[in-house]
Amino acid sequence: MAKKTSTTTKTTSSKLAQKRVRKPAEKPAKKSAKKAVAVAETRLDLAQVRTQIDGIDLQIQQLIAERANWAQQVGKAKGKLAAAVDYYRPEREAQVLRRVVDRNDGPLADDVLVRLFREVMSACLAQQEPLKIGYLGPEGTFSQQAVYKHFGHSAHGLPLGSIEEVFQEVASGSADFGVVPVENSGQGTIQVTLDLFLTSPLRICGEVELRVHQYLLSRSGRLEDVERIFGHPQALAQAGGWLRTHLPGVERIPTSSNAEGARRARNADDSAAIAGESAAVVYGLRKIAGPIEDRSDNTTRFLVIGRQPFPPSGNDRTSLLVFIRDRPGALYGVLEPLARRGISMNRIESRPEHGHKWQYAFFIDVAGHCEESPLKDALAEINAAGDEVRVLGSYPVAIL
Ligand SMILES: O=C(O)C(=O)C[C@]1(C(=O)O)C=C[C@@H](O)C=C1
Repeated sequence: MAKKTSTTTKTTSSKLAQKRVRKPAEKPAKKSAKKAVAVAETRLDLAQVRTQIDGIDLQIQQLIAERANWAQQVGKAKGKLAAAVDYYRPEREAQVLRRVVDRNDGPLADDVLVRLFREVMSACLAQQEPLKIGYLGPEGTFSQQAVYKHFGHSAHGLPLGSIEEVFQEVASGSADFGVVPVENSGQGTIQVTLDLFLTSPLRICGEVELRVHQYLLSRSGRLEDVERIFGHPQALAQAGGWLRTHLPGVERIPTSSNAEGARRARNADDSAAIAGESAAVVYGLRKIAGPIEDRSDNTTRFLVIGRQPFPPSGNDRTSLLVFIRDRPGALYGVLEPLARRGISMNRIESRPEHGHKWQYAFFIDVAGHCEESPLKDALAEINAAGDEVRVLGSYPVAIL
């Protein structure tokens, strides 16, 4: 749990906390914990506790309604905007969620509270009109999970056939935003995504980190039936060690997404798929084994792509695309102005430039927002030196 700041001004939620009834007996010493819980349980009358919960639910509901009304006022304060997408403010949402984490004193974990507040904001925003978010479908992919993690379930997810299609639908305005995978903690970069940025005018306006658990799924649920395994190349690689140990020599068939693999695996008992739990639910498959990813910290980072830039949130990251002329110290010339200003760089990746043999474009992620010093000054200096630096986007650092 994050460190608490006791300086926060009294908020509606802390007032709500003050109204709460006395908590059940304070935590007793470890040894007698079980006994004390049993005593507390017998002392408390269930009906009384439920009456307290009912009262709190009433207050929560009234406050949510009040909040939704204020969110409508915010909408009006923004004036008559062209479309729902214009009401979305990722920097404000990030600030709200950071404050939620800052205030949290338990017992619920930070990520649980963040999830609840995201849903509240998602519902408040959807009062204007739900956002349409493109992602690599079909339903049940990790990309879909990332969409709902970032935008909440009031957003409308649009499953699309490829990452390229996600870029196209956002660029054409058919989708308000898109969510695309960019890197995995174990397997590295998703190169197709980076390459699409080389020619796309779209902006990065957010990032989402998703813990990824892979499962071996099939219609029968029996390991001994499996003769072929469908899965996205990334998923097959993430579970490579497990597959070599438990299913050596079994045919592996790459698919465009994990969910597509799950969809194909439901047709025969001797087929299995590697996919997430949500794909098992969507395609009616049983779990044979899992989680089976080789790395326990298996996490995928997604980028949110949109058509416009957003203002600073107070804790931002900027993704840059740098085209470097072929001369000695060229890359140093880009990195030095950043380093001199103490700007930390947490990622650099090179990709071949389209149409320029042996020329490379560098994708660089740095701390800060392009409209704020010191990054703003560093970018001005790099541009003045003649290298082409394109800001792909400045966006709030992922919140849990
Ligand atoms: O503060 C705003 O600008 C709002 O529109 C309100 C609100 C919210 O519910 O807090 C809703 C949607 C925006 O994306 C950000 C915040």
